[in-house]
Amino acid sequence: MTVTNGGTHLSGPVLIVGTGLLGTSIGLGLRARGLDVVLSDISPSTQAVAQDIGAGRPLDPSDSAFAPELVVVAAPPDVTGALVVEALAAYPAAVVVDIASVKDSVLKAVTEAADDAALPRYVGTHPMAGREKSGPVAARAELFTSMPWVICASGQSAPDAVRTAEALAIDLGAVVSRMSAEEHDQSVAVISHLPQVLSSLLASRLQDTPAHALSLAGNGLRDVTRIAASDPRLWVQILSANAGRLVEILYGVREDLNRLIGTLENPLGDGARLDMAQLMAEGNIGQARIPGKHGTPPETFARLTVLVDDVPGQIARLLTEIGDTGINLEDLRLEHSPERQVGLAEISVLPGKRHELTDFLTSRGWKVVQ
Ligand SMILES: NC(=O)C1=CN([C@@H]2O[C@H](COP(=O)(O)OP(=O)(O)OC[C@H]3O[C@@H](n4cnc5c(N)ncnc54)[C@H](O)[C@@H]3O)[C@@H](O)[C@H]2O)C=CC1
Ligand SMILES: O=C(O)C(=O)Cc1ccc(O)cc1
Repeated sequence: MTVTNGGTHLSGPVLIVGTGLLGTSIGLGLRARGLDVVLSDISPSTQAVAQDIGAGRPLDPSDSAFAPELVVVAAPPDVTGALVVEALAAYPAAVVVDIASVKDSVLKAVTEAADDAALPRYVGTHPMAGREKSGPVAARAELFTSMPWVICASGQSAPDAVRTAEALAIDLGAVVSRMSAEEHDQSVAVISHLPQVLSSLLASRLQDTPAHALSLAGNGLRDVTRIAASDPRLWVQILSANAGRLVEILYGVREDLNRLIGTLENPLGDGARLDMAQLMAEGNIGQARIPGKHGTPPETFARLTVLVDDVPGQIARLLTEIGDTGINLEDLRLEHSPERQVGLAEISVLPGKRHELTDFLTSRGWKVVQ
């Protein structure tokens, strides 16, 4: 490990065990920083794809001198504890981290099965970045840029090991957040596991929806169902590992749902409209508390939506013209309807720049719709 510009950085080699979406994304990000990355996956073809994508070189099991600085276990949660224990024993000089979505169950599995003397070298972590897709083909080197990365040092983790775990997050452009495994699992129950369950419940209602109704779907439905496309194998493991914490939250949701059903059964009754207004207002308050991507307060940026003809080169032209104004593009989101010959580019800029950019784009012939 080296120290540069006051920050701690990895020097490698880094061994990644599990080369799916997350493992390959980590490999790509570290390779882009010039680190020596070594890959291992139980599935030889998955490992080969990760290598071909450029995430690292294969582990050579016959190389007994191989001594990684860091081992990153990026396998499914239910095998993570055992793989951490294996890595602590196989690489006695290495720091071993895992990135599983649940932390308490993994910490317990490691603490029970690992040699006590090895525990200072283990640090549980969780990058709060991912996708609704699995496997190395969906991997992105930039997945972690500006996203939170939770470091759950246990009472036994050595300070040097914690610094190495944080260096991994920092080298990949993430923002380090420190908390206990218990506090992490409580937090993700509401900010990650509840949204997944509600998104899946909602999307499951669409199974029998007629195609003509679905063809009317707008951004609202897409926003709340994107993660319903997530991998069931992964989520069975996450939900079962954090069931106790999640179910406490779901009891509250059930109460709210029962109240709403009662209100809607008699929508013109006394107090019914106040109940509906309260539901919406409480949602407004919760939504406004979600921070921006860089940890900035919400509502920092103003948005405008531009209609873009669905032909090659239009987005590139739009971005070049925005660049010409010198106005910084804070965020960009593209919506595309296969049935309409037009796309929507949702652009975020500093609020003070919104009118200037709208006027400029309109003068260049773009249709700004919001
Ligand atoms: N999918 C996501 O968005 C996020 C996932 N995570 C965590 O990252 C970890 C990996 O998830 P993904 O990359 O999404 O899954 P994935 O399914 O894309 O990749 C998992 C890989 O682990 C390999 N694997 C399974 N058992 C193994 C073993 N015994 N030894 C070596 N390799 C083994 C599989 O062959 C597969 O290639 C999970 O623990 C998950 O909770 C964390 C943040 C986000
Ligand atoms: O796709 C998304 O937006 C996600 O939030 C994915 C995700 C899945 C599992 C995690 O532990 C963390 C993030």
